[in-house]
Amino acid sequence: SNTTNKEVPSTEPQENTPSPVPTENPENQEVSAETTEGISKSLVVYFSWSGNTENVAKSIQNQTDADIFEIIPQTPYSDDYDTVVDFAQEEQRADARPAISGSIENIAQYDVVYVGFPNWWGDMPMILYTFFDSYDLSGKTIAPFCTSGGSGLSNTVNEIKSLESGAAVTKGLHIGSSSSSNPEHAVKAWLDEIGLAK
Ligand SMILES: Cc1cc2nc3c(=O)[nH]c(=O)nc-3n(C[C@H](O)[C@H](O)[C@H](O)COP(=O)(O)O)c2cc1C
Repeated sequence: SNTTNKEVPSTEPQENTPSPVPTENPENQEVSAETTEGISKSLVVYFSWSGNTENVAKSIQNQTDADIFEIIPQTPYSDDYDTVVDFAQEEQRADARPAISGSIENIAQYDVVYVGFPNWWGDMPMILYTFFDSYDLSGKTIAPFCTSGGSGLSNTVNEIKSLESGAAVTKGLHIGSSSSSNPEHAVKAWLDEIGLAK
């Protein structure tokens, strides 16, 4: 501390004492995870059809001690690639909202939500739209990650920003499907870059 004044009134809140009441912070979403280090909780939410995004999700979980929730469709997708490719395109054309099996308990406890998905036809799988429709992530930090062939993140980060306008959305992480079995270094670099590394 650079203060030489020892006459600090005892009623003055200590800088690092978490207050249960948000005081004079109208822009809650601007609070970075750093200011609540030690008490901030994070959750990894992901959908993965063939396991690539799941590998990345588990690496993020390992490196952040986050809780994890897999988005599982109530009606399972076919195991056949060509069938899923056609089906996913139909879902996108129909602006479908496929139902999610189960739900996230007490989403309110999380300050940071990592959201992961494969790129399907240049967009998020429609079940991610179901997820964003189902949970209001206002005031939280959303950290998007995606695996794909050549497409990268496409426009998904902007899409998430518009779906969750009350959230702070970080730079997205893209990992190519062929790199997804060994994602640790890319995950670490991304976590460092967005200020969420432990
Ligand atoms: C239905 C479907 C659509 C896809 N569309 C694209 C695409 O538009 N661009 C792309 O780069 N990769 C596309 N892919 C490839 C996947 O994004 C890639 O294999 C991803 O890593 C799969 O993740 P997962 O194993 O978590 O399901 C598609 C795959 C499927 C099954």
